[in-house]
Amino acid sequence: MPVVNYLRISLIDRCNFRCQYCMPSEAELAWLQTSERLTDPELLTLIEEVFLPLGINRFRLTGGEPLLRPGLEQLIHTLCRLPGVEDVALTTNGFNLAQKAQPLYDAGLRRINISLDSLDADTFKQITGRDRWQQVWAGIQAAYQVGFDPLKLNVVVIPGVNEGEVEELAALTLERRWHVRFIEFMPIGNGPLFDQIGWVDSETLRQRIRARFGLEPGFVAGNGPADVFRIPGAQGTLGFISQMSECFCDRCNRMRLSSEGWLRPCLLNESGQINLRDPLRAGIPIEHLRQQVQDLLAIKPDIHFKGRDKGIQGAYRRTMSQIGG
Ligand SMILES: Nc1nc2c(ncn2[C@@H]2O[C@H](COP(=O)(O)OP(=O)(O)OP(=O)(O)O)[C@@H](O)[C@H]2O)c(=O)[nH]1
Ligand SMILES: C[S@@+](CC[C@H](N)C(=O)[O-])C[C@H]1O[C@@H](n2cnc3c(N)ncnc32)[C@H](O)[C@@H]1O
Ligand code: SF4
Ligand code: SF4
Repeated sequence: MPVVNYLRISLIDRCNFRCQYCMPSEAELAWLQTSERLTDPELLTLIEEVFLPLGINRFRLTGGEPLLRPGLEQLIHTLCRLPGVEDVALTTNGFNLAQKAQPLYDAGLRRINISLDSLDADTFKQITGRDRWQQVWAGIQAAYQVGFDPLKLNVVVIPGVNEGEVEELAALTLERRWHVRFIEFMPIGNGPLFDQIGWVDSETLRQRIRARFGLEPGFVAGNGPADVFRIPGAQGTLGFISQMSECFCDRCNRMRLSSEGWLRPCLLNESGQINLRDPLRAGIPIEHLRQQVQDLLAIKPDIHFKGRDKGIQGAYRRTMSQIGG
């Protein structure tokens, strides 16, 4: 198994979008109180004294919508300068990014992944529950101009909704150094929709793109599970995140920390989660927490998607937005 060196941190469970595959508008969600969230000092203590000493030195800030977290720029500023931190990146829905791109860059952030499921404003609204395509598009342009590199665009491919746009979305990489990634819809966030419409496998998408533009192996910096390709001559790359059709658990290098301090060894299996916030607040020695996390790392290879039936009973207790994707 690969070394686990990547932590995805959900900074906040709330979101200003209601994507149908993640947090559908009809879902009843109980939001965390601010006091339940890890504070910046608590988070930084865990990073400095638990995760970095265990070799986890790559961090992705996500949510919910991380741009909604108060004081985000200051947190990034401090995180980026902690000795031993190798990489800090952010995943966002892009709303407000037009205003926030420069301050985030100035704080030290260099890598950003932005969700963009459609180039059509009506389809975008249908998927996200919000009429905000223009703002997100402006946010992407702002991030590009400010200099984020690599700049990745995440597309969850939804059968019958945006799957027809795959070639058009792929073509964004031709003239711009944007990296478009197609994500197979996963059975978490909106299980009933998943059961109803299913998912489109990455190989089908690759065949379509290959037939239209050609496709060759590509490379872009990242810590995640995407298989990277490139249209010959294109500025950017195409990534395929294929959990459903290919299963990349044997190269899993990551864990997840929720905003209220639950550490989770697998996105799609709820086994083995440990709470770090309560012992931290109770003054339990940090060495004890570090040992707990080390013990969890030792059993993590046995906790994966293929074994998820042992780890969930029916539905997931935490949603994709609470876990951070
Ligand atoms: N099943 C599964 N999905 C993952 C995993 N890591 C990331 N994803 C999914 O991949 C999609 C894109 O994730 P991003 O937040 O953009 O981050 P990433 O691809 O890990 O990041 P980089 O490669 O470092 O740019 C999201 O839908 C995630 O849920 C994983 O370990 N397992
Ligand atoms: C949970 S979101 C959080 C960050 C931010 N709000 C955003 O949308 O980019 C992180 C990633 O998870 C993806 N995601 C959410 N639900 C998903 C699902 N059911 N299947 C596949 N990807 C999903 C989103 O598209 C996004 O790329
Ligand atoms: S995918 Fe991101 S933007 Fe969409 S509802 Fe989930 S957390 Fe919000
Ligand atoms: S499903 Fe779980 S074990 Fe598999 S790659 Fe994702 S987080 Fe890792």
